[in-house]
Amino acid sequence: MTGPASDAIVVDHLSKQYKKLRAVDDLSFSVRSGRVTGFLGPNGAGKTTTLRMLLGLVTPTSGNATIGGERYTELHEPIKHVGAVLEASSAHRGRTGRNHLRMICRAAGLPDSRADETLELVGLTPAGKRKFKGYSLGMKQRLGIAAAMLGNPRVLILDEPANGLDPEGIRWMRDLLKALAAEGRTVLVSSHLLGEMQVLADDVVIVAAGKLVRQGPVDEVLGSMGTSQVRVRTPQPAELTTALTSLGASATPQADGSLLVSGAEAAAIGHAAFTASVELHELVAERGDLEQVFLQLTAGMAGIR
Ligand SMILES: Nc1ncnc2c1ncn2[C@@H]1O[C@H](COP(=O)(O)OP(=O)(O)OP(=O)(O)O)[C@@H](O)[C@H]1O
Repeated sequence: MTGPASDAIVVDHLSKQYKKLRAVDDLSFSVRSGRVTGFLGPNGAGKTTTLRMLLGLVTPTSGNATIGGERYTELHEPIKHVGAVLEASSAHRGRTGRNHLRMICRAAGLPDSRADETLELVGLTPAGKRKFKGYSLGMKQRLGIAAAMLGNPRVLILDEPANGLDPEGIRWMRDLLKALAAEGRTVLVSSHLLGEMQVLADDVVIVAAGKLVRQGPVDEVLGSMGTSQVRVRTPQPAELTTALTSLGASATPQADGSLLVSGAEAAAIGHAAFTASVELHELVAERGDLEQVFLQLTAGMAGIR
């Protein structure tokens, strides 16, 4: 699968006004192909509204959202370009998962064989002949992804796809989305699971109160916040703390007996310990985590509007 290396999704000065509420407020960001992009924000930040505008389900008050340079509503055979999972799929209760997919295939002019191929892709083959009413939430999520993949689209847009999945299901979803991105597809996924996003996403777009807060590669966003700390283990914590204080760094004792040091790089800490004849048993630089950074970036902007 080859796609343009350029931005696959472009959101350009997009706004949506609902009466007095500006749900999305002059929002601009772009999403690259071949990568998983996490779309993050506190409750009510405007994520779902943005995704719905991207998919032509909500009309923007102003601005533009395009996929491969075109608005969704202008795409010829959109099912072949964009697959979307906005909420756990709904289907006729008495219909089997396989028949549900086959009906979509027929309506879209796709061969029936795609139903079985996508059931296989999402690991639902054994349940394909069971009725939808017996599906668990996790199975419904998988069926939603199968439906989104029927047209073999280059772009996938998923709103909280991990909802209702157990840990094994979340891991499965992570592997699938990473594999789809590795094939060159564009994967945009909204989620509240920041720990999961830190592992899954290559890039993040963080919004709050309808506005862009930060976008970029996860590593850059984490690095830019200066949240990195160094974990140190020593049998002489008091001496080390004194040595670090003269460096301008601070050391906080942890429940497991280690010290968490901020304000100095690992090399400087090692050197300070060496000069003070302090023995070290562990010296590990820890990356700040996405949850910390997210809370810092969106502080005061969270909450129901
Ligand atoms: N059809 C609508 N009419 C009026 N207000 C709406 C409508 N749809 C969404 N809103 C409001 O717009 C704001 C943004 O909602 P949206 O669902 O886009 O946020 P979100 O980031 O997806 O939130 P969550 O993480 O809670 O799902 C909210 O305050 C919501 O109540």
